[in-house]
Amino acid sequence: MEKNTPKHILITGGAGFIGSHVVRHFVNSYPHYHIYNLDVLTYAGNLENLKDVENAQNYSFAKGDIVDAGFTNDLFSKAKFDGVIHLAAESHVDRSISDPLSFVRTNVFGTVNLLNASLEAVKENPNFRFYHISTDEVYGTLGETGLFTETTPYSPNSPYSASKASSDHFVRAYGETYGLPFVISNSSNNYGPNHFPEKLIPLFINNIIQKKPLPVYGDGNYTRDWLYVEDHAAAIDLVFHEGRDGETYNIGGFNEWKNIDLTKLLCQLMDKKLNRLEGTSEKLITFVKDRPGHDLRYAIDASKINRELGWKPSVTFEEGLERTIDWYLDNQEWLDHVTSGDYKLYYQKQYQP
Ligand SMILES: Cc1cn([C@H]2C[C@H](O)[C@@H](COP(=O)(O)OP(=O)(O)O[C@H]3O[C@H](CO)[C@@H](O)[C@H](O)[C@H]3O)O2)c(=O)[nH]c1=O
Repeated sequence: MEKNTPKHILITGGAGFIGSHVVRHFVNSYPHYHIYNLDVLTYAGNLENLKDVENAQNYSFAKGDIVDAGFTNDLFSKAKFDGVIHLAAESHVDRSISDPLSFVRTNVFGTVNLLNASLEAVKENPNFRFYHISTDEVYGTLGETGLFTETTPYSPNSPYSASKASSDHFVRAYGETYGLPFVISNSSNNYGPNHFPEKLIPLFINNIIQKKPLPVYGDGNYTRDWLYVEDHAAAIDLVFHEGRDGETYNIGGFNEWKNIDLTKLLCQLMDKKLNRLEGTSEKLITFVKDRPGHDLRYAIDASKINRELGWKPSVTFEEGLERTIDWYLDNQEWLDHVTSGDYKLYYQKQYQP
């Protein structure tokens, strides 16, 4: 999709963690585009994430649910979108284990609604493009070695990853059956500012600040590949504009960490930041009951996006963690806000130290 002419772009889930970074990136990089952020503002969506762009001329927010076909069809018929970048999703694996249906509802049903609305958009604009933002979890788990490539067979293990695999399949099926122009990308674990503190990195930063236990699942020997969220936003820009139709691109950080090693690193960095004695935060580590169906290892071969589109991560883990920790220390109000309400109820149920 060429970049020079004005466009109307819909970003779904733009008030969430990755979504808000993508909205900011597009609003700032493309002043001649109009960026519409559609978000239903669940517990994980927060317009405070977008304070710096909320008054931009080329930005609008619409509160609404992608599951509501009447609402999405109406939005599409009014705005005449040139493209959709679809990030709206329930994303937390643990929540999917206790409430799988809400993941089917948003991630599958919601995606299919958007696909239906997009078919109407293509009739008026053959250059329309649907971009589905997905996850490496669709591939299931790796052993100690190997990497996920774009041709790794899907083998999702959690209700969350099953719902994302299903939505990927629907997107591809709409391409095959109805000729919908699409691209998909599957990314590894993101981290950075505005990450809701139910995921490992922000939860543990928050708990260290508050001297609360750090609940490491099982023996902690699970491996994830971490990517700074702004690098992901830059990759999404490239895939949206330059990715080949009907293709999938894997996006990863080439940055594997075992959970226990990452937890210890966070403890050391935070002790320094908070002027605590070395070893203070490590005492908070608590091994707890494992996540059912816990995938051992995710690691991405991101060579296709590098080869075809020239993308590679630019923020080192050291730099990214420093920025992330500083952001949480400077934004206690944000933390207090997002950890009230639903968060408190959820965590009282899950983790009794
Ligand atoms: C929240 C939490 C997590 N963990 C473990 C489970 C995982 O092995 C690892 C990271 O967990 P999470 O932060 O929940 O992320 P994970 O399950 O890997 O999934 C993330 O990364 C995926 C991409 O790989 C995204 O598609 C998901 O939306 C995102 O939530 O840390 C703990 O040991 N203790 C915890 O309290």
